[in-house]
Amino acid sequence: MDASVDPCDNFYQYACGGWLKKNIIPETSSRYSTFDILRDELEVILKGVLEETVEGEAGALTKAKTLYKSCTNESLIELRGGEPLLDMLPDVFEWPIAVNNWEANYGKNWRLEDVVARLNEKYGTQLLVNFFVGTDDRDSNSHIIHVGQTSLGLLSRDYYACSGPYSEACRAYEKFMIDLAKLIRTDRGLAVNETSIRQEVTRIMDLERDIANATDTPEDRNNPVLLYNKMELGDLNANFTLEVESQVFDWSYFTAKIMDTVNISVPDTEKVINYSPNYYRRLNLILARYSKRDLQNYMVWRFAMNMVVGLSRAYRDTRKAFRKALSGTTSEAAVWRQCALYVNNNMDNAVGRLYVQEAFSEKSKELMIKDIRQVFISNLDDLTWMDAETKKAAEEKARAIRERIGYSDNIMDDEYLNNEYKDEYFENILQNLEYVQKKRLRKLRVKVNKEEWVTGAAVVNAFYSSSKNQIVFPAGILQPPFFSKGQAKSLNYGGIGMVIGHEITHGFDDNGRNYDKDGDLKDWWTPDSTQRFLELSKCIVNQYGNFSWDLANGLHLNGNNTLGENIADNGGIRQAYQAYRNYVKEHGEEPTLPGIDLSHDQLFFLNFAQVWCGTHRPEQAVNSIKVDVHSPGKFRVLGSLQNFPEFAKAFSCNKSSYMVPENTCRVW
Ligand SMILES: O=C(O)CCC(=O)N[C@@H](CC(=O)O)Cc1ccc(-c2cccc(Cl)c2)cc1
Ligand SMILES: [Zn+2]
Repeated sequence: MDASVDPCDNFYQYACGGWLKKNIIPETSSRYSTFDILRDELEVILKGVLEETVEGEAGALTKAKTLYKSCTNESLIELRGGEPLLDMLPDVFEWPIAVNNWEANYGKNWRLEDVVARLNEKYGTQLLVNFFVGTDDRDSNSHIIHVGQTSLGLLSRDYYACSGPYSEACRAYEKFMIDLAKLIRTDRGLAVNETSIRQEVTRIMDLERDIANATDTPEDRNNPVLLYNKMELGDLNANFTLEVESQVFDWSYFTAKIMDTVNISVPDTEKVINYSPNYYRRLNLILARYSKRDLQNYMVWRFAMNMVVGLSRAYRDTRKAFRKALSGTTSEAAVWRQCALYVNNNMDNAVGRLYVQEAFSEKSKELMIKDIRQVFISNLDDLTWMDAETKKAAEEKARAIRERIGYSDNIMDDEYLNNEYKDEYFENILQNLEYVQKKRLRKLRVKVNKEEWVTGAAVVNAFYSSSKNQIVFPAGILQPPFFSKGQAKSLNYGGIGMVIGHEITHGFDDNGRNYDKDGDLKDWWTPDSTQRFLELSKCIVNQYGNFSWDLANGLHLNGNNTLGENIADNGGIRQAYQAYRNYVKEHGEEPTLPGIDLSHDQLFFLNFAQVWCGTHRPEQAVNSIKVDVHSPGKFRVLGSLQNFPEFAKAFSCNKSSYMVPENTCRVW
C-alpha cells in the first residue's frame, strides 16, 4: 500500500500504490494483478501434479498427464511443423488461398452447410452460424438447440473500424493472414504470389468487417427476454433465408449434418431458440456480395488462426504481431503454462482432482455463506423501492440459491472419473476437440443435470448460474488473500465474503433478475418494482460510464455492458461488511494485528481493495474495455466504495473528498 496517500482522496492508490511501485508486468502477461498472480501460482501447481508419475492411479489421471505430455513435447511439435494443421485442411474443404485449383477440387460441390457443420461437430468451432445445444431459458431442466451470431477474429465489432486505437490490430491481423497463407503454400511447395494473396486477404477482411457490422452490439444483447425467440427448425428455412451464389442454405440439412454425427434425428417441427434474428437477416444481404471462395477463405482462416499456437515455431511466429497488437505481450506464455491451462480447460475434473489432492485443505470449505445470504435477505426490508410482493419473491429466490464449495465429490471417485474420460480421445488436441464437442451435442435429448458443477475445481474464480440458481466457489479461489482459516475474519469477509455477496447479487442484477428461483426465465416482479429497479440501475450505469480509463486512451467504461458486474460488486461489499459487523457483534472485536495501525473495519476494506492491485498493458486495456463485462479493477474498487457510506465512516472521510461523492447509487 502507499500510506502517504490519503485514503479519502483515492483509496485504490492508498491500498495499491506500493504494489504498483514494486511490480512490473511480465512480458508474457497482458494484465498483472494480485488476482492474476493467484492464477499464475495455480498453474505452477498444475505443472507439478501433471508431470508427476504415480503408480496405480486412476486411468483418467494418467490420460490428463498424457495429454499434457503430448502438448508439452516441444521437440516433436517442432519436428511436425505445420503438419497437424495441413493434414486436416482437406477435412474442412481446404483453404482456397493456400491451395491451387480450389474451385476444381472443392468449389464444384461446395455447400456452406457442409463446412459450417464440419467445423462445428468435429472441431467445436462455431463460425458464421453459431449452432449450439444449451439450456432452455424458459425450461431450465431441458436442453434445446440455439442459433446465435458468430464470434469475430478481432474479438469486438468495434475493432473493424480499423482506425485510431484499432489500426495496429487490423494491420497485424491482415499480416497474420498473409504470413500464414504464405507459410502453408511454401510448406506445400506451391508458388507464392504476394499480390494475389494480399488481394484475397483484403476480401476476407472486407467480408469479416461486413459480418461484424451485421452482429448485434453487446448493449442489444443485454436483455435475455428479448433474446428468447422460440420457433421451429422449419421456420428458419422460411424466415431466415441465407443464400450463397444463388445456393439456398438448407437449415434442416445443416442441422442433420451436425446431429447425425451423434445419432440424434431432428425433425422440422423441432423447437429452436434464435438468439440473433436481426443478425441472420443482415447476414443474407452480405452473402449476396461474396463468393463461395471468399466464404471458404474466411471460415478456414478463422479456424486456422487458433490452431497455430499448437504448431512449430515458424507457425507460432505468424501470430506474434497480432498477439502484441491485441494483448501487448512481447512473448507468448511458456508452453507448459499454455498446456496446463489447456488440459485444465478440457479435462477439468481430472485436473481438479490432482489439484485438490495436492493443494486444497478441507478447512477452506468453512465459508460464511449463510451469514451473507441472511444479510441479503434482511436488507430487503430496508429497500423502499421494492413492493412487498416482489420482496417476497426475492426472498424466496435468495433462499433457493444452492451453494457449491471447493470441488464436487464425484471427482474423488475413480469410477466416476474414469467413466467421464472413457473414450480414447486424449492423445492429442484435435481429437480432444471432437470429444468435448460431441459431449455437448449429445445433451440435446438429456435432461439438465442441476447437480453438475459449472466449473472445475482448479479455477481461481467464482460463479453464479442463472439457470441453476447456483453459486459456486471452486477450490482455486479458497486461499489468501480471499480466505484462510488462519487469517483475521476481517480479511476473510473483505475477501471471499465480498465474492460470496457478489455471486448472490448476480441472481438479482439486470440479467439474473429475469430468472426465477428455479432458474426459469419468468417475470416475478411487479411492473412498479421493475420500473424502480431500472431507475436505480441507471444511476450505476452513469456512475461507471463516467470513469475514463487512462490506459485505454481515456476511453470511458461502458456502463451498460458492465452493469451486472457493478451491481454485483456494490451488493457484495455491503453484504460482506454487514455480515462482518454481525460477526463482531456476536463474537466481539478481533485482536488488532501487530505492526499495523489499522482497525479491522479498515483492514476489511484494505483486503477488499488489494485483490485488484495491478495493471494492464494499453493494448489489453483497449481490448478488455470492449469485451470484459467486468469494469477494470481500479474502478471496481473506487465505484463500490464511493457508494458505500460505511467505508467513509471507517476512514473518517469528510463529505468533500473524492471517495465521498455528492450523490451515490444503491440498488441492493
Ligand atoms: O478475471 C477477471 O477479470 C474477472 C474476475 C471476477 O470478477 N470474477 C468474479 C466472477 C463473477 O463475475 O461472478 C468473481 C469475483 C472476483 C473478485 C471480486 C472482487 C473482489 C474484491 C473487490 C472487488 Cl471490487 C471485487 C468479486 C467477484
Ligand atoms: Zn460477477
